[in-house]
Amino acid sequence: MTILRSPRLADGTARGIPDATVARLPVYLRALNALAEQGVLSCASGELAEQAGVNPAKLRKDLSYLGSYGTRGVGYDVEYLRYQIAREMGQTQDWDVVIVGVGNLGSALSAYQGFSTRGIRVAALVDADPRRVGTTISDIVVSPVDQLGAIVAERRISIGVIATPGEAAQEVADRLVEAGITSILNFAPALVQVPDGVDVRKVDLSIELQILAYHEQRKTSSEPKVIEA
Ligand SMILES: NC(=O)c1ccc[n+]([C@@H]2O[C@H](COP(=O)([O-])OP(=O)(O)OC[C@H]3O[C@@H](n4cnc5c(N)ncnc54)[C@H](O)[C@@H]3O)[C@@H](O)[C@H]2O)c1
Repeated sequence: MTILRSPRLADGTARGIPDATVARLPVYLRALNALAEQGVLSCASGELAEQAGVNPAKLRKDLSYLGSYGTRGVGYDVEYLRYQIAREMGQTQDWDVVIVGVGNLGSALSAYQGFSTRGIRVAALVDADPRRVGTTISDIVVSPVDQLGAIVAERRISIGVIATPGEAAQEVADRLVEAGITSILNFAPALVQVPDGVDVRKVDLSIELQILAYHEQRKTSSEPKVIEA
């Protein structure tokens, strides 16, 4: 599932980073960015862990996968650790992304400014609706689906976002793979099948909300009941 490259061992072989660690790396990076903005040059693992909202032992273990152990009594060099994490996450280069489906969600994603600071650039927009094709969203002209292959090849895009209705998701995934896309972020409420070598990450906001609703319900049911006299 992960798109990250693994660190190299001394013999040049790769070592995998657990998915849970991979998921926390952006959190550490955000915390380090905040420290850097405050002019902090080095930080103890406890300080960084607090900023990131994890326990220090977990943070030290996570960072050890990157070969970063900090210096006893000094802690981690903020700038170097930022570089190490960014490099591991492929953020030392910009990644062009194509969004397929530019309705409510696709349009909102294409307008989001926050991707650029993380090395992600929305480079192309594609839609099947002839009324949307040719319109401009966030300075990008929406292209028809049959141009997907040419766009991906020309822009050397490797990441695709599915923001179409669920019914179209598999067809779109197939088209993305055929076009040469090797990483897909799927917002549609449908599981898509892809060949080996293609990574898919699924974002389902409804499930996230349902999980929160479940916890809310448990909180409410564990509260002591007031018995009316
Ligand atoms: N809008 C949200 O807040 C939200 C939140 C979570 C998840 N989602 C999911 O994201 C997806 C998009 O939601 P939306 O609200 O933007 O829908 P939308 O109907 O506004 O937009 C969907 C777009 O996909 C295009 N499309 C349909 N079939 C296509 C195909 N085969 N190839 C290319 N383009 C195609 C349509 O023309 C349309 O422009 C849905 O699956 C939805 O469940 C949306």
